[in-house]
Amino acid sequence: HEHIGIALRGEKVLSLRAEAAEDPSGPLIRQLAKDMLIAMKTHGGVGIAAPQIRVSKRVLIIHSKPNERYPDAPEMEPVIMVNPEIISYSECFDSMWEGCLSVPGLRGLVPRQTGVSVRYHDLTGKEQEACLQGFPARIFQHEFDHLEGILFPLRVA
Ligand SMILES: O=C(CSC(=O)[C@H](Cc1ccccc1)CC(F)(F)F)c1ccccc1
Ligand SMILES: [Zn+2]
Repeated sequence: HEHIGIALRGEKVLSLRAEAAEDPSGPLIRQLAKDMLIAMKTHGGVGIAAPQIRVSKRVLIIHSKPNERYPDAPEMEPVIMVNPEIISYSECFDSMWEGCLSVPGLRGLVPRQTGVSVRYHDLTGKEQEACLQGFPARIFQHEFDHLEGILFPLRVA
């Protein structure tokens, strides 16, 4: 499979507010999700957002799995979210080390809410809601920032 490249900090696509997907269950979004999954797996990420493969659309994937930095991270199937919205945040914050495929070689301690309640469309076009805590909530907030043109160094305390 051709190598799907990751956009790097400084590229305009990463600073834009991504556009809503008109048809969450259409062929374009399904192909985009496939490409994002390949790129995420190829580069060993635990999440990815469409702007990172240079598509300015509001699609993100979270795929928490144990890794060397967070060996007790929950193992989950990849969750593909189209047009995600944040319904509410928890009150508590914590700081965790983050990395980003678009900012290679940099790690930063980022304060974020520990929990988040989200609404999104899945690839069948069905509206879903999810309450995320811990590492999945962390990844979601990091990926949602990508849809707003925000990279994690901007949030480093
Ligand atoms: O696998 C990575 C590489 S960075 C990564 O997977 C980003 C997701 C992420 C990792 C760690 C904290 C928050 C988000 C995905 C990106 F780059 F596409 F946004 C990793 C980095 C730090 C801690 C645990 C895992
Ligand atoms: Zn990132």
